[in-house]
Amino acid sequence: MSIYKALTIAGSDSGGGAGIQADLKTFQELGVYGMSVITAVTAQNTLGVQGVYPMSAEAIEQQLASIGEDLTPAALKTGMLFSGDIIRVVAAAIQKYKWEQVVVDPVMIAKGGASLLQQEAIDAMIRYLLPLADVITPNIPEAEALSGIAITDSMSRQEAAQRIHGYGCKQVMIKGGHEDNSEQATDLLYDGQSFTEFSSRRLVTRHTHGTGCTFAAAITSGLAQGLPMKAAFHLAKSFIQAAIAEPLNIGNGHGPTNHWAYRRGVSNDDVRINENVATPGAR
Ligand SMILES: Nc1ncnc2c1ncn2[C@@H]1O[C@H](COP(=O)(O)OP(=O)(O)O)[C@@H](O)[C@H]1O
Ligand SMILES: Cc1ncc(COP(=O)(O)O)c(N)n1
Repeated sequence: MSIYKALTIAGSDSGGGAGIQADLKTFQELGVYGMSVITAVTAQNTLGVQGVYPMSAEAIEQQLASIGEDLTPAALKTGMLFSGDIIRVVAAAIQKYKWEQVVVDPVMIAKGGASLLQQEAIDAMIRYLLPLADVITPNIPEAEALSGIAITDSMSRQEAAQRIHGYGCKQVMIKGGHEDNSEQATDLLYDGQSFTEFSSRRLVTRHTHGTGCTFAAAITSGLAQGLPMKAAFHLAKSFIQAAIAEPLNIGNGHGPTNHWAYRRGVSNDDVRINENVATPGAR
């Protein structure tokens, strides 16, 4: 039996819905052995973020070395990286150990508004990490911050994807969870040549804490198992749709998604793929 190994480099969410906890649960649900490098500890629950405690660059470097010198991940994802220093240490390890299948979830702000990435770190992310990324998965505000383009319609979203692709990552997936006025939750993929949309029915719920982390971890799981990129996106979209569709209803605020719903077969037949989408004038 092959053991597929995946690594998450991210922050801890004490409430268990996002960050390292969401990633490891997703890896396990999808049959992948999960490993973790913790960049920061957050005190967090469904009501918000009560504290952020970054690890030292040395502690992160040592965790990366422990993995690099013994265990080779077939795919990895990054989540909350917090500072430019941490980004540089992570980028150096990816190069040193020649890790492949790199999924960058450019976590910037928690849904409650707390900052999980310092402003100066955006430049470091563009400079050091994006050229190493096989795919980056920004939500709409993150894509705006990275591209400097206000996303108001499908054309501006395509332009933002092209701008971000220009920083050197192989593929860009701009997620549509924040597009509240649409009946669809549509994620846009740009691979440098064409645009593909992955759409599902938008579910009306406030329990979306950790959706982005879970989605990127599911992509990483698919890549770790050798799926081609588009198949990994399809898997991840089905996984997150099921996880949102059957919320756990725990906590008094924005609750977590249900990581075991996909395995139970909840609503995972709902994803539509629209290839070669192009808005005239965008390219
Ligand atoms: N209400 C929803 N219904 C269905 N899918 C959603 C909903 N909210 C988010 N998603 C999906 O969850 C994934 C994460 O998206 P998003 O919430 O934009 O990320 P983030 O957590 O980084 O802000 C995407 O695939 C998105 O389409
Ligand atoms: C440690 C940590 N990492 C990431 C997120 C973002 O979560 P979301 O997926 O809801 O944007 C978070 N709230 N906490």
